[in-house]
Amino acid sequence: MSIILETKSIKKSFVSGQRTITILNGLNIEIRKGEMVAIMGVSGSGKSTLLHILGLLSEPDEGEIYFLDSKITYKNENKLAFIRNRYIGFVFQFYSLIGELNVVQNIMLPSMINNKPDKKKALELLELVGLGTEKKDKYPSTLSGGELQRVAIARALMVSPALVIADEPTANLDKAASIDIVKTMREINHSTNQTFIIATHSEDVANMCDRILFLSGGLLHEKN
Ligand SMILES: Nc1ncnc2c1ncn2[C@@H]1O[C@H](COP(=O)(O)OP(=O)(O)OP(=O)(O)O)[C@@H](O)[C@H]1O
Repeated sequence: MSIILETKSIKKSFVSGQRTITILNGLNIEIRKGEMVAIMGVSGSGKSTLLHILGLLSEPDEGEIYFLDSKITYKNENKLAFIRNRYIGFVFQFYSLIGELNVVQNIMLPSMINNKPDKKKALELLELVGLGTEKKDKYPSTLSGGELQRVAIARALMVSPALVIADEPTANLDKAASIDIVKTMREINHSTNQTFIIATHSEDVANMCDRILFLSGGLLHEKN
């Protein structure tokens, strides 16, 4: 299987008062095309920091990143934004939907940013994530957490990204809803071959993935 995303010795530190805290300390990761990988680790181990770097939202202090066979450079923000908008979908813990837009408008948003509004695709995605089109005109404040996250997943899939990065997507859901959401992601992963990286504290969620990587001491350790 080909590699879609690779890091070589990435480092990231934050300055806190007088101290410098190293969060990622020469971390290597190889993600194969079409796999679904869980990243686990205790609170503060750096999962979100790592996902931000893997999603090209922030730059490591040192090290290299290769995505879709190209080395990422950080000098040209427009090019970086293009790669992100075109190839990477994001799902966050707090859904990050826009309250003033209805469900279908929220899902369509990435296609509008790319100047190609596509309502038909948004409605297809709504079905794909298991919500059904009867919810299409509803506003986020009227939906449950599980429904909100399904809308957020549909929005992440709007540009048919090669990679979906999900940062604790089930942290606000109960166990049954969490498993349902990740089952849906898994079905999409199997049917579309899109690659998923999911940070999670949940063993149930992690066990539904192809591989589990543990982040500790600034490095990743594979669970066999
Ligand atoms: N912009 C920042 N400036 C300073 N410190 C930061 C910054 N971002 C993260 N940190 C610190 O880096 C460490 C790792 O944070 P991160 O959010 O990546 O961990 P996490 O594993 O995702 O945690 P959680 O499971 O609680 O979400 C924490 O100690 C955090 O306070």
